[in-house]
Amino acid sequence: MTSQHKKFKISVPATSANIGPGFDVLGVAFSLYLTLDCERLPEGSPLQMTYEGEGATSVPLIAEKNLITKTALYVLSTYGIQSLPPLKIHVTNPIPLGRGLGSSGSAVVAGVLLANAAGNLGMTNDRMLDYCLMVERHPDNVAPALFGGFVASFLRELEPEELEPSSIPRSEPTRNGAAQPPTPVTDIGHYIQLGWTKEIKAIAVIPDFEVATEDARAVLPSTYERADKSRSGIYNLQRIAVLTTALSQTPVNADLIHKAMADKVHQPYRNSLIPGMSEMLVRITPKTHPGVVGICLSGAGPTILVLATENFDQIAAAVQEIFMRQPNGGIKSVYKVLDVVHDGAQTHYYD
Ligand SMILES: Nc1ncnc2c1ncn2[C@@H]1O[C@H](COP(=O)(O)OP(=O)(O)O)[C@@H](O)[C@H]1O
Ligand SMILES: N[C@@H](CCOP(=O)(O)O)C(=O)O
Repeated sequence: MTSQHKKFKISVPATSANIGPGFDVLGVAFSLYLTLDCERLPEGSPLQMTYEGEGATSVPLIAEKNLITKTALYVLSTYGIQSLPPLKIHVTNPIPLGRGLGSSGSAVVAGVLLANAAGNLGMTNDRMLDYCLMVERHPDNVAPALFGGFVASFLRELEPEELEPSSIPRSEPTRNGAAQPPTPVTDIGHYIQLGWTKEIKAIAVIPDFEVATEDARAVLPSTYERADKSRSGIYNLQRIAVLTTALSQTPVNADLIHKAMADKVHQPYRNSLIPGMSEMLVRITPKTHPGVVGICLSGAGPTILVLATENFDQIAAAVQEIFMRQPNGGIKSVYKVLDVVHDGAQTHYYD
Protein backbone atom coordinates (compact mmCIF):
# COMPACT_ATOMS: atom_id res chain seq x y z
CA MET A 1 0.00 0.00 0.00
CA THR A 2 1.25 3.47 -0.81
CA SER A 3 -1.65 5.66 0.35
CA GLN A 4 -0.10 6.41 3.76
CA HIS A 5 2.93 8.08 2.16
CA LYS A 6 2.59 11.83 2.23
CA LYS A 7 5.42 12.56 -0.20
CA PHE A 8 6.75 10.84 -3.27
CA LYS A 9 9.27 11.66 -5.98
CA ILE A 10 9.10 10.52 -9.60
CA SER A 11 12.18 10.57 -11.83
CA VAL A 12 12.25 9.76 -15.54
CA PRO A 13 15.36 9.71 -17.74
CA ALA A 14 15.79 11.53 -21.05
CA THR A 15 16.11 9.31 -24.10
CA SER A 16 17.44 9.26 -27.61
CA ALA A 17 15.35 7.36 -30.13
CA ASN A 18 16.30 5.66 -33.42
CA ILE A 19 20.15 5.46 -32.99
CA GLY A 20 20.44 5.72 -36.78
CA PRO A 21 18.63 2.85 -38.52
CA GLY A 22 16.28 1.92 -35.66
CA PHE A 23 13.50 4.33 -36.61
CA ASP A 24 10.58 3.89 -34.18
CA VAL A 25 12.34 0.80 -32.76
CA LEU A 26 15.50 1.60 -30.75
CA GLY A 27 16.04 4.02 -27.91
CA VAL A 28 18.45 4.56 -25.05
CA ALA A 29 18.04 6.19 -21.62
CA PHE A 30 20.44 8.85 -20.39
CA SER A 31 21.67 10.32 -17.11
CA LEU A 32 19.43 13.40 -17.33
CA TYR A 33 16.21 13.27 -15.30
CA LEU A 34 12.81 14.91 -15.34
CA THR A 35 11.68 14.88 -11.69
CA LEU A 36 8.35 15.47 -9.94
CA ASP A 37 8.43 16.18 -6.19
CA CYS A 38 4.92 15.46 -4.96
CA GLU A 39 3.22 16.05 -1.62
CA ARG A 40 -0.35 15.09 -0.72
CA LEU A 41 -2.47 18.03 0.48
CA PRO A 42 -5.54 17.98 2.74
CA GLU A 43 -8.80 16.86 1.11
CA GLY A 44 -10.42 19.70 -0.82
CA SER A 45 -7.17 21.60 -1.52
CA PRO A 46 -6.61 22.71 -5.11
CA LEU A 47 -3.77 21.18 -7.17
CA GLN A 48 -0.59 23.24 -6.82
CA MET A 49 1.94 22.91 -9.63
CA THR A 50 5.30 24.67 -9.95
CA TYR A 51 7.98 24.15 -12.57
CA GLU A 52 11.66 24.95 -13.08
CA GLY A 53 14.11 24.27 -15.88
CA GLU A 54 13.59 23.69 -19.59
CA GLY A 55 10.17 24.89 -20.72
CA ALA A 56 9.61 27.00 -17.59
CA THR A 57 8.36 29.94 -19.65
CA SER A 58 6.24 27.94 -22.11
CA VAL A 59 4.84 24.83 -20.43
CA PRO A 60 1.28 25.34 -19.15
CA LEU A 61 0.68 24.61 -15.45
CA ILE A 62 -3.03 23.93 -15.82
CA ALA A 63 -3.79 20.27 -15.08
CA GLU A 64 -5.89 19.74 -18.24
CA LYS A 65 -3.24 21.35 -20.50
CA ASN A 66 0.09 20.19 -19.12
CA LEU A 67 1.26 16.98 -20.84
CA ILE A 68 2.29 15.36 -17.52
CA THR A 69 -0.94 16.05 -15.67
CA LYS A 70 -3.28 15.54 -18.62
CA THR A 71 -1.68 12.12 -19.16
CA ALA A 72 -2.25 11.38 -15.45
CA LEU A 73 -5.86 12.56 -15.71
CA TYR A 74 -6.45 10.32 -18.71
CA VAL A 75 -5.04 7.26 -16.88
CA LEU A 76 -7.07 8.03 -13.75
CA SER A 77 -10.25 8.48 -15.82
CA THR A 78 -9.94 4.93 -17.15
CA TYR A 79 -10.04 3.80 -13.50
CA GLY A 80 -13.16 5.86 -12.91
CA ILE A 81 -11.28 8.64 -11.06
CA GLN A 82 -12.23 11.98 -12.59
CA SER A 83 -9.62 14.29 -11.02
CA LEU A 84 -6.15 14.27 -9.51
CA PRO A 85 -6.18 13.96 -5.72
CA PRO A 86 -5.05 17.13 -3.87
CA LEU A 87 -1.34 17.42 -4.53
CA LYS A 88 1.55 19.87 -4.56
CA ILE A 89 3.75 18.98 -7.56
CA HIS A 90 7.11 20.59 -8.27
CA VAL A 91 8.52 19.71 -11.70
CA THR A 92 12.26 20.03 -12.39
CA ASN A 93 13.07 19.54 -16.06
CA PRO A 94 16.62 19.57 -17.46
CA ILE A 95 15.50 17.94 -20.75
CA PRO A 96 15.33 20.54 -23.54
CA LEU A 97 11.97 20.57 -25.34
CA GLY A 98 11.62 19.77 -29.02
CA ARG A 99 15.29 18.83 -29.44
CA GLY A 100 15.09 15.06 -29.95
CA LEU A 101 15.94 14.03 -26.38
CA GLY A 102 12.51 12.60 -25.67
CA SER A 103 11.11 15.40 -23.48
CA SER A 104 7.54 14.51 -24.44
CA GLY A 105 8.10 10.79 -23.91
CA SER A 106 9.56 11.47 -20.44
CA ALA A 107 6.62 13.75 -19.64
CA VAL A 108 4.16 11.04 -20.70
CA VAL A 109 5.95 8.40 -18.59
CA ALA A 110 5.98 10.84 -15.64
CA GLY A 111 2.23 11.37 -16.08
CA VAL A 112 1.51 7.64 -16.03
CA LEU A 113 3.68 7.16 -12.90
CA LEU A 114 1.97 10.17 -11.32
CA ALA A 115 -1.46 8.60 -11.85
CA ASN A 116 -0.21 5.27 -10.55
CA ALA A 117 1.19 6.81 -7.34
CA ALA A 118 -1.48 9.44 -6.72
CA GLY A 119 -4.34 7.03 -7.37
CA ASN A 120 -2.70 3.99 -5.72
CA LEU A 121 -3.40 2.07 -8.92
CA GLY A 122 -0.74 -0.62 -8.43
CA MET A 123 -0.02 -0.93 -12.15
CA THR A 124 2.75 -3.19 -13.43
CA ASN A 125 5.45 -1.66 -15.64
CA ASP A 126 4.05 -3.49 -18.65
CA ARG A 127 0.61 -2.01 -18.00
CA MET A 128 2.18 1.44 -17.67
CA LEU A 129 3.85 0.94 -21.05
CA ASP A 130 0.42 0.27 -22.59
CA TYR A 131 -0.84 3.60 -21.22
CA CYS A 132 2.26 5.45 -22.43
CA LEU A 133 1.71 4.01 -25.90
CA MET A 134 -1.86 5.25 -26.03
CA VAL A 135 -0.47 8.79 -25.70
CA GLU A 136 2.85 8.58 -27.58
CA ARG A 137 2.26 6.08 -30.34
CA HIS A 138 5.90 5.31 -31.21
CA PRO A 139 7.57 3.23 -28.45
CA ASP A 140 11.21 4.19 -28.89
CA ASN A 141 11.23 7.03 -26.30
CA VAL A 142 8.73 5.78 -23.73
CA ALA A 143 10.11 2.22 -23.52
CA PRO A 144 13.69 3.21 -22.53
CA ALA A 145 12.37 6.04 -20.33
CA LEU A 146 10.22 3.52 -18.45
CA PHE A 147 12.63 0.58 -18.32
CA GLY A 148 16.11 2.16 -18.70
CA GLY A 149 19.06 1.08 -20.83
CA PHE A 150 19.13 0.34 -24.54
CA VAL A 151 15.72 -0.94 -25.58
CA ALA A 152 14.17 -2.38 -28.75
CA SER A 153 10.40 -2.27 -28.82
CA PHE A 154 7.32 -2.59 -30.95
CA LEU A 155 3.62 -2.25 -30.48
CA ARG A 156 0.87 -4.32 -31.91
CA GLU A 157 -1.44 -2.91 -34.52
CA LEU A 158 -4.67 -1.70 -32.99
CA GLU A 159 -7.86 -3.18 -34.40
CA PRO A 160 -10.24 -0.76 -36.20
CA GLU A 161 -12.87 -1.18 -33.46
CA GLU A 162 -10.29 -0.06 -30.89
CA LEU A 163 -9.93 3.23 -32.76
CA GLU A 164 -12.88 5.12 -31.40
CA PRO A 165 -13.08 8.80 -30.46
CA SER A 166 -11.92 9.72 -27.00
CA SER A 167 -10.18 12.39 -24.98
CA ILE A 168 -6.79 10.68 -24.87
CA PRO A 169 -4.10 13.37 -24.92
CA ARG A 170 -1.54 13.04 -27.67
CA SER A 171 2.05 14.18 -27.30
CA GLU A 172 2.02 14.69 -31.07
CA PRO A 173 -1.49 15.53 -32.27
CA THR A 174 -2.29 13.77 -35.53
CA ARG A 175 -2.44 16.16 -38.47
CA ASN A 176 -5.73 14.77 -39.71
CA GLY A 177 -7.22 14.70 -36.22
CA ALA A 178 -7.61 10.90 -36.34
CA ALA A 179 -9.70 9.42 -33.55
CA GLN A 180 -7.97 7.66 -30.65
CA PRO A 181 -8.98 4.64 -28.59
CA PRO A 182 -11.08 5.32 -25.48
CA THR A 183 -9.24 3.11 -22.97
CA PRO A 184 -5.93 1.31 -23.16
CA VAL A 185 -6.23 -2.15 -24.50
CA THR A 186 -3.78 -4.55 -22.89
CA ASP A 187 -0.67 -6.06 -24.36
CA ILE A 188 0.11 -3.20 -26.73
CA GLY A 189 3.81 -2.77 -26.08
CA HIS A 190 6.56 -5.38 -26.40
CA TYR A 191 10.20 -4.72 -25.66
CA ILE A 192 13.60 -6.16 -24.85
CA GLN A 193 16.56 -4.57 -23.10
CA LEU A 194 19.73 -4.94 -25.14
CA GLY A 195 23.35 -4.85 -24.07
CA TRP A 196 25.29 -1.58 -24.21
CA THR A 197 29.00 -1.69 -23.45
CA LYS A 198 29.91 0.71 -20.64
CA GLU A 199 32.81 2.11 -22.65
CA ILE A 200 30.44 3.98 -24.98
CA LYS A 201 29.07 7.34 -23.85
CA ALA A 202 26.86 9.75 -25.75
CA ILE A 203 27.64 13.34 -26.71
CA ALA A 204 24.41 15.24 -27.33
CA VAL A 205 25.09 18.44 -29.29
CA ILE A 206 21.94 20.51 -28.85
CA PRO A 207 21.42 23.43 -31.27
CA ASP A 208 19.46 26.49 -30.17
CA PHE A 209 16.36 25.81 -32.25
CA GLU A 210 13.49 23.38 -31.85
CA VAL A 211 12.02 20.87 -34.29
CA ALA A 212 8.64 19.54 -33.20
CA THR A 213 8.53 15.76 -33.61
CA GLU A 214 5.22 16.15 -35.42
CA ASP A 215 6.90 18.36 -38.06
CA ALA A 216 9.87 16.00 -38.41
CA ARG A 217 7.46 13.10 -39.00
CA ALA A 218 5.48 15.11 -41.55
CA VAL A 219 8.51 15.32 -43.92
CA LEU A 220 8.83 11.52 -44.14
CA PRO A 221 7.41 9.62 -47.10
CA SER A 222 4.08 7.92 -46.50
CA THR A 223 5.25 4.70 -48.18
CA TYR A 224 8.58 2.97 -48.71
CA GLU A 225 8.85 0.46 -51.52
CA ARG A 226 10.94 -2.68 -51.37
CA ALA A 227 12.15 -1.93 -54.90
CA ASP A 228 12.96 1.74 -54.32
CA LYS A 229 16.28 2.91 -55.70
CA SER A 230 18.02 3.08 -52.33
CA ARG A 231 16.35 -0.12 -50.93
CA SER A 232 15.90 1.86 -47.71
CA GLY A 233 13.92 -0.76 -45.80
CA ILE A 234 16.38 -3.57 -46.43
CA TYR A 235 19.35 -1.21 -45.93
CA ASN A 236 18.07 -0.33 -42.44
CA LEU A 237 17.06 -3.88 -41.47
CA GLN A 238 20.57 -5.14 -42.27
CA ARG A 239 22.19 -2.42 -40.17
CA ILE A 240 19.86 -2.62 -37.19
CA ALA A 241 20.52 -6.36 -36.86
CA VAL A 242 24.29 -5.77 -36.76
CA LEU A 243 24.11 -2.61 -34.63
CA THR A 244 22.13 -4.07 -31.72
CA THR A 245 24.82 -6.68 -31.02
CA ALA A 246 27.81 -4.51 -31.97
CA LEU A 247 26.89 -1.91 -29.32
CA SER A 248 27.07 -4.59 -26.60
CA GLN A 249 30.55 -5.84 -27.40
CA THR A 250 33.97 -5.11 -25.91
CA PRO A 251 36.40 -4.21 -27.40
CA VAL A 252 34.35 -1.61 -29.23
CA ASN A 253 34.37 -2.08 -33.01
CA ALA A 254 33.99 1.59 -33.94
CA ASP A 255 34.29 1.05 -37.66
CA LEU A 256 31.48 -1.54 -37.69
CA ILE A 257 29.21 0.49 -35.39
CA HIS A 258 29.76 3.66 -37.41
CA LYS A 259 28.78 1.91 -40.64
CA ALA A 260 25.81 0.16 -38.96
CA MET A 261 24.45 3.50 -37.73
CA ALA A 262 23.77 4.68 -41.28
CA ASP A 263 20.11 5.21 -42.13
CA LYS A 264 17.97 5.71 -45.22
CA VAL A 265 14.52 5.76 -43.65
CA HIS A 266 14.35 9.09 -41.82
CA GLN A 267 17.61 11.08 -41.66
CA PRO A 268 17.87 11.90 -45.41
CA TYR A 269 14.34 13.39 -45.35
CA ARG A 270 15.11 15.44 -42.24
CA ASN A 271 18.28 17.03 -43.68
CA SER A 272 16.34 20.11 -44.72
CA LEU A 273 15.23 20.70 -41.11
CA ILE A 274 18.72 20.45 -39.60
CA PRO A 275 21.29 22.63 -41.36
CA GLY A 276 24.74 21.01 -41.34
CA MET A 277 23.56 17.51 -40.44
CA SER A 278 24.46 15.88 -43.76
CA GLU A 279 28.01 17.29 -43.53
CA MET A 280 28.37 16.09 -39.91
CA LEU A 281 27.29 12.56 -40.81
CA VAL A 282 29.90 12.37 -43.56
CA ARG A 283 32.81 14.22 -41.94
CA ILE A 284 32.76 13.04 -38.32
CA THR A 285 33.95 9.43 -38.36
CA PRO A 286 36.14 7.11 -36.25
CA LYS A 287 38.99 7.80 -38.73
CA THR A 288 38.76 11.60 -38.78
CA HIS A 289 37.98 12.01 -35.05
CA PRO A 290 39.53 9.33 -32.80
CA GLY A 291 37.09 8.28 -30.10
CA VAL A 292 34.04 8.51 -32.38
CA VAL A 293 32.04 5.29 -32.52
CA GLY A 294 29.01 6.49 -34.45
CA ILE A 295 26.91 9.54 -35.26
CA CYS A 296 23.21 10.07 -35.91
CA LEU A 297 20.30 12.41 -35.49
CA SER A 298 18.91 12.10 -31.94
CA GLY A 299 15.25 11.17 -32.21
CA ALA A 300 13.51 13.50 -34.63
CA GLY A 301 16.24 16.11 -34.08
CA PRO A 302 17.67 18.66 -34.15
CA THR A 303 20.18 17.30 -31.55
CA ILE A 304 23.11 15.42 -33.02
CA LEU A 305 24.13 12.33 -31.06
CA VAL A 306 27.73 11.14 -31.25
CA LEU A 307 28.60 7.86 -29.55
CA ALA A 308 32.20 7.98 -28.35
CA THR A 309 34.73 6.39 -26.03
CA GLU A 310 37.11 9.36 -25.54
CA ASN A 311 37.96 12.91 -26.70
CA PHE A 312 34.41 14.04 -25.91
CA ASP A 313 35.15 17.79 -25.86
CA GLN A 314 37.08 17.76 -29.14
CA ILE A 315 34.38 15.71 -30.88
CA ALA A 316 31.63 18.02 -29.60
CA ALA A 317 33.65 21.03 -30.82
CA ALA A 318 33.79 19.54 -34.33
CA VAL A 319 29.98 19.22 -34.45
CA GLN A 320 29.53 22.71 -33.01
CA GLU A 321 31.93 24.15 -35.60
CA ILE A 322 29.77 22.79 -38.44
CA PHE A 323 26.63 24.23 -36.82
CA MET A 324 28.41 27.61 -36.53
CA ARG A 325 29.34 27.58 -40.25
CA GLN A 326 25.71 27.49 -41.36
CA PRO A 327 24.28 30.51 -43.23
CA ASN A 328 22.80 33.59 -41.53
CA GLY A 329 25.27 33.82 -38.67
CA GLY A 330 25.51 30.14 -37.81
CA ILE A 331 23.71 28.05 -35.21
CA LYS A 332 24.78 28.16 -31.57
CA SER A 333 24.71 24.92 -29.62
CA VAL A 334 25.54 23.42 -26.25
CA TYR A 335 26.63 19.88 -25.55
CA LYS A 336 26.21 17.32 -22.80
CA VAL A 337 28.26 14.17 -22.29
CA LEU A 338 25.76 11.59 -21.06
CA ASP A 339 26.00 8.11 -19.59
CA VAL A 340 23.58 5.41 -20.58
CA VAL A 341 21.59 4.54 -17.44
CA HIS A 342 20.20 1.08 -16.83
CA ASP A 343 17.50 2.07 -14.36
CA GLY A 344 14.40 3.58 -15.88
CA ALA A 345 11.63 5.66 -14.36
CA GLN A 346 11.31 5.40 -10.56
CA THR A 347 8.84 6.39 -7.85
CA HIS A 348 10.28 6.85 -4.35
CA TYR A 349 7.90 7.18 -1.40
CA TYR A 350 8.75 9.16 1.76
CA ASP A 351 7.21 9.87 5.18
N1 LIG B 1 8.23 18.47 -18.82
C1 LIG B 1 7.20 18.74 -19.64
N2 LIG B 1 6.05 19.18 -19.16
C2 LIG B 1 5.01 19.45 -19.97
N3 LIG B 1 5.05 19.30 -21.32
C3 LIG B 1 6.18 18.87 -21.86
C4 LIG B 1 7.31 18.55 -21.05
N4 LIG B 1 8.29 18.13 -21.88
C5 LIG B 1 7.79 18.18 -23.12
N5 LIG B 1 6.53 18.62 -23.13
C6 LIG B 1 5.66 18.82 -24.32
O1 LIG B 1 6.22 18.10 -25.40
C7 LIG B 1 6.56 19.01 -26.47
C8 LIG B 1 7.84 18.56 -27.14
O2 LIG B 1 7.63 17.30 -27.71
P1 LIG B 1 8.35 16.84 -29.05
O3 LIG B 1 8.05 17.79 -30.16
O4 LIG B 1 7.97 15.42 -29.25
O5 LIG B 1 9.88 16.98 -28.74
P2 LIG B 1 10.91 16.07 -27.93
O6 LIG B 1 11.86 15.60 -28.96
O7 LIG B 1 11.57 16.97 -26.95
O8 LIG B 1 10.13 14.97 -27.29
C9 LIG B 1 6.71 20.35 -25.78
O9 LIG B 1 6.50 21.40 -26.68
C10 LIG B 1 5.64 20.29 -24.70
O10 LIG B 1 4.38 20.54 -25.26
N1 LIG C 1 11.08 7.62 -33.81
C1 LIG C 1 10.65 8.97 -33.53
C2 LIG C 1 11.39 9.47 -32.33
C3 LIG C 1 11.04 10.87 -31.91
O1 LIG C 1 11.86 11.22 -30.82
P1 LIG C 1 11.87 12.69 -30.18
O2 LIG C 1 12.83 12.60 -29.03
O3 LIG C 1 12.33 13.61 -31.24
O4 LIG C 1 10.46 12.96 -29.75
C4 LIG C 1 10.95 9.83 -34.76
O5 LIG C 1 12.07 9.76 -35.24
O6 LIG C 1 10.03 10.52 -35.22
